[in-house]
Amino acid sequence: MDNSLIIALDFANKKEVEQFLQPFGDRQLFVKVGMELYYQEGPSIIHLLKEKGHRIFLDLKLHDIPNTVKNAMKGLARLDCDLVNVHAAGGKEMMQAALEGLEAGTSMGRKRPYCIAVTQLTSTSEEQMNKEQLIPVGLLDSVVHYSVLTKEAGLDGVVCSAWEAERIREKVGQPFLTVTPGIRMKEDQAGDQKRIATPNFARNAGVSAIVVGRSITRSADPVQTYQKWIEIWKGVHS
Ligand SMILES: O=c1ccn([C@@H]2O[C@H](COP(=O)(O)O)[C@@H](O)[C@H]2O)c(=O)[nH]1
Repeated sequence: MDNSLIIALDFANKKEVEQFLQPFGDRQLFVKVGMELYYQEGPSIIHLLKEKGHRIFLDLKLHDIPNTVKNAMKGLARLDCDLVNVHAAGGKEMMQAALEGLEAGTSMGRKRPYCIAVTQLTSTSEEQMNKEQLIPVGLLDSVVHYSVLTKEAGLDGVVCSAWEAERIREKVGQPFLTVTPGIRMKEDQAGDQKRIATPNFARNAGVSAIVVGRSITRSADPVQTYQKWIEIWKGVHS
């Protein structure tokens, strides 16, 4: 898991995914399947990506009552992804139920997928959080609070922005994954992301993995762009 660059496959369907992956040939990647793709294609997209040897983060951000999340996770465990997630806002009991479901659905002799919790979406600003969610603390405090709750529930880590990773490590300790979307090169558009950081910043902050979507998937030459990102992320060019 550590030091991975996860490509967000935010595509409308399997055909678009195949078109995107085709130029990568046999290269095995770490990819993320989110709501857009999974709600269209269902489990078959996971089977297809696994057949090609890709590692998979199934980013469905479960958030419901504990019993529902437990049973949903039991089913998702059978897909044998590497990483799944929930929203920490669902609470400790819900997160514990997610783990129970995952363990129940994981075949004998296999390792259950890592399970992490979204703290505050990287598209959320402090102002939005204060005014819309009525959470009257600083954004960093909220993210750290959710991280502690996630650790107490027994999960493996969190989704956060690179800006919060160091503070989370200080507070929660290790091992604890920090998976960070909202990663952009200086010249990239932020789009809907509010808490963005460069891959250099993320590496220096010691995050476990970065998630990169549009900067790679919408570039003119995704393979070349991916290669450039990998080199920067791994510190070949700082
Ligand atoms: O807080 C979060 C949680 C998940 N995401 C997901 O990551 C990618 C980011 O894509 P970009 O195109 O690089 O912005 C996307 O799939 C989100 O659903 C996130 O951005 N923030």
